Amino acid sequence: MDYMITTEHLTKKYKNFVSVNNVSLHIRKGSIYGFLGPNGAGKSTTMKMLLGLTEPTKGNFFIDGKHFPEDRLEILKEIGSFIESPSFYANLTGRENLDVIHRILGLPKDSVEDALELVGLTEFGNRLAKKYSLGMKQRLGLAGALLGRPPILILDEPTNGLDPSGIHEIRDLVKSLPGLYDCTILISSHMLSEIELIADDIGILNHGRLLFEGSLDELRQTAVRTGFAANNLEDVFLSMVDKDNADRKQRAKL
Ligand SMILES: Nc1ncnc2c1ncn2[C@@H]1O[C@H](COP(=O)(O)OP(=O)(O)OP(=O)(O)O)[C@@H](O)[C@H]1O
Repeated sequence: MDYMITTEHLTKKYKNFVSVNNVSLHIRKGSIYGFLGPNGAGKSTTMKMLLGLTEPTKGNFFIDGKHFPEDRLEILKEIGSFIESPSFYANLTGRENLDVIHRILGLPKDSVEDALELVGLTEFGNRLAKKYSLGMKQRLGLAGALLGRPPILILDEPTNGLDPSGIHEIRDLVKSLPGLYDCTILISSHMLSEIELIADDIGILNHGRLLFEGSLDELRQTAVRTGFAANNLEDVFLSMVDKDNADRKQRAKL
């Protein structure tokens, strides 16, 4: 199998608290990998480790055949990211905001127009960022991640705070990206209903531990095996999380 990202026992501890616990991910080249888990599961922390924003306590990872930490800079050049709510210069236009990033990254001039076009913001490029709707701000954040068409995109809950039509809009956009250019996407969410519409593969995280990793079909098979309907994956996800929480409580009592 051709993997773009693999992690080996990736672990992050804050003092005595284990935020990410021995997580080994396998993200196929060209796939959309949905990283799913309730609030506080450790999704953002994992993504921040992949981006070199926080150091792993244990474990390591490979991205496009490059190993962290030796190849940190080479790895970063290949990733576009959207972590939490991106901030912009409110008094600059969308286009000017992207222009600032493209200069910092030393990308070709046409990368700004290309990114605006990819996210469907070309006609609003000259509007001040402070006048953008929330959905447009998320699109601008994605445009920032897409500058220079990086082969890997790491998107941390890009639909956070959006209304249903905004969620739909961003979901369609993310889903369309591998068709527009050759990229691999790691996207997090706490809603399976959202992830199952776009992801090829899914990793389910709870309290820092990976409870499931596999394709949507494999998750459907797990659903049937455990007595759920194959079309009711949200319940399978919630029951996996509930069972893990109950097991944790039991272990804590012993
Ligand atoms: N700098 C830090 N110091 C201490 N604990 C932290 C720190 N950063 C994160 N944590 C803790 O690690 C756990 C995982 O947090 P993380 O933000 O990775 O979860 P998440 O799955 O992204 O959640 P959400 O969906 O709410 O964003 C949480 O309990 C959080 O409080």
